[in-house]
Amino acid sequence: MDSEALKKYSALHPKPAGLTLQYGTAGFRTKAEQLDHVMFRMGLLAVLRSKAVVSTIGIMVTASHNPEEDNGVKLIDPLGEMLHPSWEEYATQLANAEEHELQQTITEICQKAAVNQQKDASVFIGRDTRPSSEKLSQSVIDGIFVLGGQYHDYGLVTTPQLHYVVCCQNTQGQYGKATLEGYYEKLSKAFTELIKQSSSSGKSQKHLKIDCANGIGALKLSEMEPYLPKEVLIQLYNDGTKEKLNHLCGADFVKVHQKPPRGLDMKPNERCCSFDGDADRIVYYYQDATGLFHLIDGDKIATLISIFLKELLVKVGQSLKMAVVQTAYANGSSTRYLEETLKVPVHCVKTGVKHLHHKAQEFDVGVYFEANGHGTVLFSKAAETKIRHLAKEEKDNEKREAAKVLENMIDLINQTVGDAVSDMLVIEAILALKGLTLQQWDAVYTDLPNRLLKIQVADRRVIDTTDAERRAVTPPGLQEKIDALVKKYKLSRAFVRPSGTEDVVRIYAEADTQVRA
Ligand SMILES: CC(=O)N[C@H]1[C@@H](OP(=O)(O)O)O[C@H](CO)[C@@H](O)[C@@H]1O
Ligand SMILES: [Mg+2]
Repeated sequence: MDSEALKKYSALHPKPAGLTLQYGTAGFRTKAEQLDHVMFRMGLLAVLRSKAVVSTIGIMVTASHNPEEDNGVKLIDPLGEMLHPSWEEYATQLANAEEHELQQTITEICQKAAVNQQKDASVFIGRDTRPSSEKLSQSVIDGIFVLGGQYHDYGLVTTPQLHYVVCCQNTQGQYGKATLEGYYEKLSKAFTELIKQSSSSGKSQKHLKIDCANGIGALKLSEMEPYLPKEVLIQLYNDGTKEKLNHLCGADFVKVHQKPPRGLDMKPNERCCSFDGDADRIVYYYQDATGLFHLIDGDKIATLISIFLKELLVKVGQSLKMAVVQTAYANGSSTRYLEETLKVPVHCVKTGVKHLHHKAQEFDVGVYFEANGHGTVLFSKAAETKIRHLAKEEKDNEKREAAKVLENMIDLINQTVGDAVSDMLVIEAILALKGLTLQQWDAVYTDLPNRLLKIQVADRRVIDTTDAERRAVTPPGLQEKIDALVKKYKLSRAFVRPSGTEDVVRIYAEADTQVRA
């Protein structure tokens, strides 16, 4: 480590006095103007992480669905997963070290994490369309450069695209080519193969209106369009040319407010969906003939995918273990439908994609979604090998065809992380193959009326939870009071937990009617 260079460069990215930040559920996230030093230091950390695991590490500059003035950064581990929890603490230490402590902090991290500083380092960088992102990603590059790391700047990409290329790079191309072209080719090939088998339904069924949240999704979908079959008729709205990122639009806005985004003119029964600002979340929706808005959220997406995969797994006749992973925010009706009607085991884990991803890895086929629309499907290596073998060798026609569909699903789904583009193509393929309308999909079960609110308190950490955040253990007496209220209503459920991304406490309740919720 060249201490003079480190001093010189870190002085170019000074830490504002008194500012402490934490690597939270989704990395660092705050006002963009407070993040320059964090970016530089995450460049440093990415180099250390790369040396520690002797692989390429990803670093994404984005604040997802948060306001345009915000920004953030998260690190991506070798197989495209979120940064390992044991390193979140190092990230926090490095971000908060005073300038004169920086070198010492690096040395300490290297000792604690057994980083061999002689190893080479390689980092892939990506960023979203925020006005602040380009300059901030330059600060990341300064950090990488100072510690002698190699880097490749992918520039403007969706978060899931960066996860994808990192995984491709570290699997020597087994997961695909580590380029955007490779991503477009892999997904569109699988999608084209899938919809070949669908009987052509009416033209109106093919139209899909997409609210791109004025973010990166618009750019990348336009880039992808030439790769997609002609039958796909997508219309992009909120493409970022006129309005502000995430302002009154995008997946988070639609989910939280349960209403259509601004800037998308919706006719009765038209199929519409919204991405979030970095295109890792998606929700669908429509307006019925009476003008009523219907949201089809992550729970319904998980259900549709589970119905489809379960049918195929039954057809191929292999004993592959499938499960769905949800959080406490999953609508009770979805859990009941999955367990009682579809007979698929459901597991509830703590909020945050890393928890869902981790749990889903335990199964041959692990479907996970947060209610807000972030999710994907993981296939175990063994399941994938079996399916690919059957797709090639199986003599029984029906079994072989089912295996082929599964094989294409494996290729279409971005298994590294939830991906709005990939999820959208998965959903469009399933609707086409099953000949389902959005309304039929919506009718699979009826959501229990619910309410999700947030409230600011003096110190949200006084609330501690257990049972996948569904029960409060502190402060004393709180849970008993919730229980007493919940007992009064039918099909009711309620919980409180401190947010991991905002200084608020979230309150969720559902019951048989909206008023009771
Ligand atoms: C209720 C809710 O939507 N919570 C979100 C939110 O987490 P909180 O810990 O609730 O602030 O942000 C996370 C990161 O984007 C996301 O994974 C999660 O689903
Ligand atoms: Mg996002």
